[in-house]
Amino acid sequence: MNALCIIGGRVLRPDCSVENADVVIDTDTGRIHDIGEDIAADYDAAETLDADGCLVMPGLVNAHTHVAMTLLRGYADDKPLDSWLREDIWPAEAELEPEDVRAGTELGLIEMIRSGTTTFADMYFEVPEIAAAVEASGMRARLGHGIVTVAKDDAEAATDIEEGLRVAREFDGAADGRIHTAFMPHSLTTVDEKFLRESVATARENEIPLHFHANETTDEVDPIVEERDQRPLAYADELGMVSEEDFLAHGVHVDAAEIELLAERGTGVIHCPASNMKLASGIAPVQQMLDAGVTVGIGTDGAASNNDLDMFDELRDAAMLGKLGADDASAVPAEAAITAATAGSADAIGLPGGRIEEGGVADIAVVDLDAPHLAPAHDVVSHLAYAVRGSDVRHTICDGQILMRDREVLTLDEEEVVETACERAMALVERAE
Ligand SMILES: CSC[C@H]1O[C@@H](n2cnc3c(O)ncnc32)[C@H](O)[C@@H]1O
Ligand SMILES: [Zn+2]
Repeated sequence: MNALCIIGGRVLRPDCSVENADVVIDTDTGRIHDIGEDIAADYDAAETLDADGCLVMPGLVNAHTHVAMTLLRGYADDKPLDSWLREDIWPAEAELEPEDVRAGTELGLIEMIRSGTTTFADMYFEVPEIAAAVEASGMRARLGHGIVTVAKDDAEAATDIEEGLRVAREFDGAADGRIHTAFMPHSLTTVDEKFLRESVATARENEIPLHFHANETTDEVDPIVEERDQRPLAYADELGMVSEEDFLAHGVHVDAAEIELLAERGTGVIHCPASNMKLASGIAPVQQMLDAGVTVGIGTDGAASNNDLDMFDELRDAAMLGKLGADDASAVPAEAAITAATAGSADAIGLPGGRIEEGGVADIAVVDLDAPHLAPAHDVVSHLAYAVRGSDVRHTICDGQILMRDREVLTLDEEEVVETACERAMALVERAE
């Protein structure tokens, strides 16, 4: 066995307990071989990582994003979802070239690796470019082509559906199994019923999940209720979009019956607190969903509505906003937020990870706790939820491969990626204006 040992750290277990232990990774399989105190000396490790003074935790899982939107970070702020999309974002995205998506994706992947994220789910355009960037980065992802059919004629909409299917087939299992796919109709209001039905049929035939935005704003929910006299998730359920393998983004405006339905079906809900705050979409009833047994994950959404891809920011926002929404300081406690950002997210998007356990995938973030803003360390679990920043991550490992060592990203050329992304972003917005 070729071993990579993470030595001398404190390991965060799935129940959020913490123990002093080394972690031994089998780099041939990309899995965790052994966890235990002072065991590294028993292995003739080809590589070691120093975790002295660090917490060894599961790599974070960003369960809903549009990574290439890093190019539009700070491009349009302070507007609600509908006008932000229609007046600013969609006109800019209409000018996107494949090379832009590649550049924006690489920038986002570097940002995620630098803040301890190993895995993500992405809905966007030009998926072959995204897949190539993910393959090079060493990360794990579930990717899909975002389908929008409103304001398109039937032939154009059919082309969009075909592209969704083409990329779903081509990239499922790519990058040595680190990439999987999903069928991704954008939302219940931006995809016509006929094409939602086609999306469901295609996803089921090809045995891939559906991922879509749902119940994000009242502007989106109210017309569905008025026109159909049913709640959005009752409509989605009628279409067959609320199944165990499926996962939806946002779930802000869900009523008790919709929460019950999600729990019953095992459909994942990806909470995006920063985006919901920035676009003033509302406060998702996260504690109610957790109490009902819904699988809740956490996502950043795109960098244009956040404005970063740091999952530590996001899990803190989830814990804080959960309390505000429930009017209860005990709602969404530290453990719940951390679990949602790791195991909850991984389970919701149907990818392995989110847990440090023997035999599990070696997707790991090593967090340096030796910093003034983390002193004193009364409770490291509290720190993870409320005080750690993405920049505290020292090493990031995915599938047994070191992606960042001592804060140096090893798989992508950071300087070149940042320069190219900035050049392409400026040219993109010039074309759009
Ligand atoms: C069709 S690809 C994905 C599509 O989604 C847009 N988008 C970004 N953020 C949000 C959000 O919060 N709700 C709905 N849609 C969003 C993105 O700009 C792409 O056009
Ligand atoms: Zn989104």
